[in-house]
Amino acid sequence: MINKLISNIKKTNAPIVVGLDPMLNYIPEHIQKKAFADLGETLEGAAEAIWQYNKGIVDATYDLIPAVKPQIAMYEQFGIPGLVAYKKTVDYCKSKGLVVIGDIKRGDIGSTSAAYAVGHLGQVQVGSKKYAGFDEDFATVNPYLGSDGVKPFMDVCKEEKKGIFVLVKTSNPSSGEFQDQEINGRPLYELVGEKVAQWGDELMGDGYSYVGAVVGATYPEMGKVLRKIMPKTFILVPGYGAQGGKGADLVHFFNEDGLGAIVNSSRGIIAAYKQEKYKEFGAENYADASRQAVKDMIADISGALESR
Ligand SMILES: O=c1ccn([C@@H]2O[C@H](COP(=O)(O)O)[C@@H](O)[C@H]2O)c(=O)[nH]1
Repeated sequence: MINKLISNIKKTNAPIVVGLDPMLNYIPEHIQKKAFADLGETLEGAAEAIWQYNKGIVDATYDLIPAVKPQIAMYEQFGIPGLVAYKKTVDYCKSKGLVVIGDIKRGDIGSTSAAYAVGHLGQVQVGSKKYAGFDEDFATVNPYLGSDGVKPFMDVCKEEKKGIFVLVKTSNPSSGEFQDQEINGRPLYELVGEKVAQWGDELMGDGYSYVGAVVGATYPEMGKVLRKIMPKTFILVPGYGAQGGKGADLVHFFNEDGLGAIVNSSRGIIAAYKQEKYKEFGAENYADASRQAVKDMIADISGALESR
């Protein structure tokens, strides 16, 4: 799947991911009204609104982008109907040729991680049959429980040719509370980065590993160091746009081949029509505003990479 991600990035010339993180208050009134008229002000109604909203954004942007990253929390808040909308979104994006990164941030003791890995990336055995669960292409993994929490994901990735992005240095303001703590003079995120590079050696695609890393756009200096520690690791970079990251901050997350990183923006794209800059599109044309925001993001990142 890392090879498909790279091939999609080359095809679109766009090292970006659209984060599908729908919140009800981003969803234009006309979509909510229709969904509630059909299904009531229920969890099912909310899930239908989310699904229609996502579909509009995907239809308007899929030809420009290599990948999407649905954030499962945004769907889980609506219970089972929300998870149905998550699955519909995953399947629809795949049918459009997009790589789907499930932002699920799982990781547990080995046996539980194995179940998460099967549920999201693998196939579950039921009697003599096997069934795929959510069936994303990549999943995000929390490494805090150590190797036995990550290895089950790697085993499934090996079997299914899928991939993971392991949290190394997260974009949030308090990520340093634990991640920057020094052990023998080295910050924890560097030690995790080294481990990710080692894990990645076991699961190589053509040039890059199936084991990727998450490093926040909001910490560009740390990104530069981690790029060197993990030369063959693809880095998923959240924190662009709504969290303050800009193209100019991101050049060191990429390798000299122009690859090695993929930058996520969620609110900055899916709720673009709410920004002053894209206000002229209006709520009815929210998806066109998202398309323009995608073009602007690509230009910002490509411009920064070209002038480095
Ligand atoms: O370090 C991390 C890891 C994951 N995220 C996720 O990315 C998106 C960011 O959303 P924006 O609206 O573009 O800020 C969201 O799903 C986070 O859970 C992250 O931000 N930082």
